[in-house]
Amino acid sequence: MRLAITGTTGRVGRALADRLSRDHEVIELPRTRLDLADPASVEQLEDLDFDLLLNPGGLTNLEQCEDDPDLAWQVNAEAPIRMAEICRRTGRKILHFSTDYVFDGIEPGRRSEEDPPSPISVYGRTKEKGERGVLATGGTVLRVSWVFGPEKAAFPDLVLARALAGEEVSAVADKFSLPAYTRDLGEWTSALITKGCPSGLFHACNGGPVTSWHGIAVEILAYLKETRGMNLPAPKPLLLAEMSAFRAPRPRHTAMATERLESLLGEPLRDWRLALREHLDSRILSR
Ligand SMILES: NC(=O)C1=CN([C@@H]2O[C@H](COP(=O)(O)OP(=O)(O)OC[C@H]3O[C@@H](n4cnc5c(N)ncnc54)[C@H](OP(=O)(O)O)[C@@H]3O)[C@@H](O)[C@H]2O)C=CC1
Ligand SMILES: Cc1cn([C@H]2C[C@H](O)[C@@H](COP(=O)(O)OP(=O)(O)O[C@H]3O[C@@H](C)C(=O)[C@@H](O)[C@H]3O)O2)c(=O)[nH]c1=O
Repeated sequence: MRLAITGTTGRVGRALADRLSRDHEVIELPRTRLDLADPASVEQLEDLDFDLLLNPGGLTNLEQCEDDPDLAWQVNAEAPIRMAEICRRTGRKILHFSTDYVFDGIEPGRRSEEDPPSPISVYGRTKEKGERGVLATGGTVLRVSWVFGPEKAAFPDLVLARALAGEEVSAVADKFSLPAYTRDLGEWTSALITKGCPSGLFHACNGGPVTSWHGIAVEILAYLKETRGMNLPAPKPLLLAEMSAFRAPRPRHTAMATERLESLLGEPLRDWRLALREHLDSRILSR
């Protein structure tokens, strides 16, 4: 199959291009080849030869989205809608990536694909608009959350670096979700494509217990104790309200239920703690 992938300089796009190029022909579409903020650039897709377009590209910095809502709207909402319409018109498929931040996060527990989105930030609202447009054309949407992997540093890498440098580790303890490991996401996406990339919405994050950023930090320190004998002080719990750098509102409870994807793939999505340990092993070995 010929796959076109946006956002290949990003965490998810890079992971998808690396994994999917093992079985498919991949056309990488970084910003320099396709500018999601420019409708004319997006229209060029009409003449590109591909079977399936994957769109992990997006404006992912929540504060930047609040500061420049027009840009966020263009990149996260208008561009995917335009791409989905091009795909429908020309008989190609689209697989778009969205977020757990489409939920308001008020109720504890896991959100299913049937739960209505109710975003509380510019980022969430623009992503929600984009996914709705893609779904309306018969496209596929994968909602992911708290993504980490070797392609680009994320929150777990920040914790690891601080711990190894002997610095105090602190993390938000009153905000809950489930992480998604890019290597697993690559496998799930590959399997989804093999199954014909069925239309509709799928939640895609690792399994295991719902956690907080603090819970992830605790797991990383436990790993360092077990594997390296490091006895570090317990991470300091923070409140979301204390994060002065977080100017955009962030939803508190957005863990996603993944039964729909699991039943399509025919297997459970592995526990995030196993995925995190695999990631930490590879980070430590590469230091
Ligand atoms: N990271 C996470 O924890 C989560 C991510 N998601 C969603 O998953 C998707 C992938 O996220 P992730 O890979 O982590 O994000 P990154 O921020 O790592 O990557 C975003 C990608 O989008 C590209 N991009 C941004 N603006 C434009 C533009 N105007 N034109 C073309 N390309 C552009 C970036 O290019 P450049 O390098 O040039 O800026 C980059 O390649 C996103 O849609 C995001 O909403 C959902 C939940 C959690
Ligand atoms: C959690 C946390 C983050 N940070 C820093 C790390 C990082 O530079 C910045 C923002 O953190 P995060 O990116 O992890 O948090 P956030 O911007 O909320 O991440 C989100 O990204 C978007 C794309 C999504 O869709 C969400 O699912 C989520 O993964 O804050 C801390 O300093 N301490 C902390 O306890």
